[in-house]
Amino acid sequence: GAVCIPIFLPLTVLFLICVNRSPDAALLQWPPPLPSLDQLWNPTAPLLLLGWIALHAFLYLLPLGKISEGLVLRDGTRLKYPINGFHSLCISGALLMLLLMFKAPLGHLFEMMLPLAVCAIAVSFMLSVYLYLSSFWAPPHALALGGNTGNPLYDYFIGRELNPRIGHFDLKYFCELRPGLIGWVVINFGMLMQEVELRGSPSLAMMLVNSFQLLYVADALWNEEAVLTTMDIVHDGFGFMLVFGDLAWVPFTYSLQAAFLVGHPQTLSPMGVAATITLNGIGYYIFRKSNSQKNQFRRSPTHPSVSRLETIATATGKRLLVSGWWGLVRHPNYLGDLLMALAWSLPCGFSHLLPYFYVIYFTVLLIHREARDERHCRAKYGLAWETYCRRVPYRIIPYIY
Ligand SMILES: NC(=O)C1=CN([C@@H]2O[C@H](COP(=O)(O)OP(=O)(O)OC[C@H]3O[C@@H](n4cnc5c(N)ncnc54)[C@H](OP(=O)(O)O)[C@@H]3O)[C@@H](O)[C@H]2O)C=CC1
Ligand SMILES: CC(C)CCC[C@@H](C)[C@H]1CC=C2C3=C(CC[C@@]21C)[C@@]1(C)CC[C@H](O)C(C)(C)[C@@H]1CC3
Repeated sequence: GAVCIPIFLPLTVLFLICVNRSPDAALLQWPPPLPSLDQLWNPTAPLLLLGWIALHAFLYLLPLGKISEGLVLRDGTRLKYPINGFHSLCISGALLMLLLMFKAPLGHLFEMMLPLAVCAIAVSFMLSVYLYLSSFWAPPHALALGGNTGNPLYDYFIGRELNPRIGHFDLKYFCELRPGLIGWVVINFGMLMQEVELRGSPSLAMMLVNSFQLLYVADALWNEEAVLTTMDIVHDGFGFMLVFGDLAWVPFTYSLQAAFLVGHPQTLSPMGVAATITLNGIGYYIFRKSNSQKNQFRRSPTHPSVSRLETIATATGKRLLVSGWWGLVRHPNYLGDLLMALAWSLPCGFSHLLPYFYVIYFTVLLIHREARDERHCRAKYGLAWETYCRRVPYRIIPYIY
């Protein structure tokens, strides 16, 4: 896996962008639509990408918003993180509006997707090499438990160090929420502008996809503090998998629906629109409520909003929620996320598989993630986890899975 995935996944990103641009947009077409060299490379792309990352590094360092502490580390300390991602999103939005006023050709992002993705992949490889090498200077307690097998390829892929930093600048936290996630909605907006250039106005389908995904990204940044209790920040090392996921996979594959709509306009019925908005609303509600409930409970179990929920004690001293959202299924947040993922694909119609790539990939990712978390929790909580599983037998979908 550690050898094949770093080759296979970058090629998948490029392949998906190429298929999306081809008139058929068929995943299984033969021969596959291969790009020419000049489609892959554009000298503006590295400037745009590095400029974008530098802008977000600058915004990250601005003394805006509050400073929050992460969970307790193995050496008993807590790291400090700036909570100013939402400010960065708003400033990025304002800059985008300025560019629009100066008639910048934002629709050109459609043509630039391939060279930009090539550069993002190159940056991911280089940053992962830096992270791997610099981890040898980190003290043992700063290493991730899963990324220190001694096998260089595996450790490069999974990530040796848990919270690599340059001074106070936390590389994992920065990459997880800023350049890639905000880059995703900027690409979406570029697709909308390309539609305006081609057809005079944005379609309803394009506006739905843009609004749903903007809500998701804005929510992540508004609730930025909650990311400090997710598996990626708490357990996972920062290696190729996460670097590439954050910087290349998220912006260039999560924006496929908007890119698809540029070449494949859709007409939506009022009923279809209402159903899609409702589905996204329900998904978002479940996702937000369950994530906030767990985050609140982990940070302050005596808070009035969670203090009356039923819990079970574990040998570690931490308690597990067995009522509320976490009494419905063992991963209610995944359920909400999956419903939203489906709602993002529906505006693209049913003629192609490509816009459903995200739902399919995401289902596989969350099933794998759930199994990984289950192993973690079983090892950590032992009997208490068994009791929780008996009390809440379904993992993600009530009565089904
Ligand atoms: N859009 C995307 O590409 C992706 C989105 N996501 C989303 O990110 C969010 C975070 O997901 P993720 O980090 O995987 O996992 P979770 O936020 O679900 O965290 C799992 C952890 O929660 C704690 N926990 C589990 N059950 C309970 C319980 N009953 N009571 C109290 N605490 C419990 C355990 O940690 P402990 O006990 O140690 O606190 C467990 O390890 C999700 O909403 C997910 O959908 C995730 C991946 C990709
Ligand atoms: C390259 C692989 C196939 C997949 C790599 C996985 C990564 C893309 C995801 C791992 C966990 C993520 C999270 C989010 C984005 C995707 C990655 C990086 C997240 C920031 C999306 C917004 C949510 O609100 C969140 C809860 C903050 C997410 C946290 C996990």
